[in-house]
Amino acid sequence: MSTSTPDQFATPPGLTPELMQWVRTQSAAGVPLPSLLHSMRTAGWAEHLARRALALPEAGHLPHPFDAVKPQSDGQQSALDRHLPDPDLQTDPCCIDAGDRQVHVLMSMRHPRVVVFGNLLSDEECEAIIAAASPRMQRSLTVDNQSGGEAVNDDRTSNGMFFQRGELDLISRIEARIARLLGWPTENGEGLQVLHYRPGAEYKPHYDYFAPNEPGTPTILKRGGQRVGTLVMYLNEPARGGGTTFPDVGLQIVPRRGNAVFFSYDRPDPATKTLHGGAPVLEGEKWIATKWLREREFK
Ligand SMILES: O=C(O)CCC(=O)C(=O)O
Ligand SMILES: [Fe+2]
Repeated sequence: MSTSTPDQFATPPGLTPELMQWVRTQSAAGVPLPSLLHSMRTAGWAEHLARRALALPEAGHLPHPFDAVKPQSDGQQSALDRHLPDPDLQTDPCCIDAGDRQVHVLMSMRHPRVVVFGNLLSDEECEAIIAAASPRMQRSLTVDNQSGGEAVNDDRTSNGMFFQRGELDLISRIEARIARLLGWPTENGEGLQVLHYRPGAEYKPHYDYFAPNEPGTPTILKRGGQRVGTLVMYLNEPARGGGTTFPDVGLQIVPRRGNAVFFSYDRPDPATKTLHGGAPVLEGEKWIATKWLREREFK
């Protein structure tokens, strides 16, 4: 906490010093306000008290760097949930109705925001995505911060391709499922990317958001604003290696066919702790499909 605002988290009426200490610690660790509010609500604090603890207005939207988000069509979600893609773990923490499929929640973490899903894709869907992508695979490019274009990157030794959004019925079906699962409009998603790693291939730790101060970033942001979330879906199982790692928190997700890892970042900043990578595949191959979510419609 900055020492220039010593009273920001002083103990207001109705709150305990222990709670305020917790708020101070979390805040100093960079936990975003929406996450703190959510945690307090989940722990049973009334909305107005939780907001008071966080020095937020008693009602209305949270201040947030990503204001330009469309309201959800079902009108069900709270203002809090609308700021970032996120699964609804309130209704049922174990299973989410994603429209045409019941998706399992295997693990969730607040900071960084990470949720691991099971049963997101069927075996047949995984096979069909690989089959449709295979003839179009090329050495992976990454968005080049300098130019705003794309470039080969030594940190990323996989092969890949992009589907257009809605390019095949299969892709549309999966995109609709993801939109429902994460409460985020399909139009805000980039086209699905398929990656193939052979033994030795990896994707070194990186952030998926676009670095704010790079010269090419303004060009990139014209197409739908910042990335705010990533869903990595596992299409097969490498025999050894190839986990998705989050080095800041020592977390590794083991690829299992049909499962997926989701993470979100409320600002383009390492404080989100969303540094992550694809560890080298040691034996066998790894196929994934990645969906990146933007603040606004991606055109
Ligand atoms: O290969 C993985 O597990 C991670 C992929 C990834 O970071 C990405 O596609 O942005
Ligand atoms: Fe990534």
